[in-house]
Amino acid sequence: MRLDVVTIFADYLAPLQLSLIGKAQQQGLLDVRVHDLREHTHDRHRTVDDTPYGGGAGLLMKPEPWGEALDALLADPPAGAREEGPVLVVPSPVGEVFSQRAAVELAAEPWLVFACGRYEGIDARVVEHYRTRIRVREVSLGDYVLNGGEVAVLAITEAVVRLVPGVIGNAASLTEESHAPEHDGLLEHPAYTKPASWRGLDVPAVLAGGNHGAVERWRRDEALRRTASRRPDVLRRLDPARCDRHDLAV
Ligand SMILES: N#Cc1c(-c2ccc3ccn(Cc4ccc(CN5CCOCC5)cc4)c3c2)n[nH]c1N
Repeated sequence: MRLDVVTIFADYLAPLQLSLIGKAQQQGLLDVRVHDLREHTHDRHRTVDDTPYGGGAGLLMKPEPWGEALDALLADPPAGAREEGPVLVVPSPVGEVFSQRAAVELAAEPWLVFACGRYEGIDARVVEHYRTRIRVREVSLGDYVLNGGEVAVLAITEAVVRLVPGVIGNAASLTEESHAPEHDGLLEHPAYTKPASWRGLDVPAVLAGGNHGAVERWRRDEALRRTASRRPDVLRRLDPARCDRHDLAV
């Protein structure tokens, strides 16, 4: 998988060289390239922003540097890129709320391009223009306001890359975690490790009893209970036939 990130704050993306994602690059599973938007300005001050038409607070990012930066990437597609080009992922407060389903969809792509906005966002014509050429997804991390797209790119990249085959050693764990489609999107059950008793708190006996069927039932019940309590919206999406605990159905 190739990831291109365009930003004015390249240092924000340094964590992509660490840990899981850094290792995936060393293994050749991932090729991450960070590009400075200011390389696509031509004035003395390397200007990327300007005041909004119609007035309003703050500054917007000018379309020209974005057009030059994104055109340069599209002109040099990586080996294995799809005919239809990359998915352009644009973090934005007004985007679709990012989800595990979106992570699974993006993990199936050979090439992602991330546009990290700053200030009050990017001139709307950039997304409008590129929607006519490639697939564009405006994505939000959630209902709170950040100062730019870089933090979102770090989160989205981690959620996507961990799903790429070979990146996570134990692929089985991917199907048992919260929000996994194989897990009906439920929240994960509580998990415990040794010691069996800690500060007067004991691990549920069923988990040490050796009865795998009982363990699986307990884990499913706890996942349903936790989801009903903390994320009733997720439970509502669950097919009633798969909601084994009708006392929890919402
Ligand atoms: N992903 C994600 C995000 C972001 C995010 C993502 C990308 C950028 C690029 C710039 N910013 C700052 C910014 C702040 C406020 C606003 C809204 N104002 C615009 C002018 O009119 C008033 C309203 C826009 C832009 C960004 C924020 N925030 N929250 C998420 N979950």
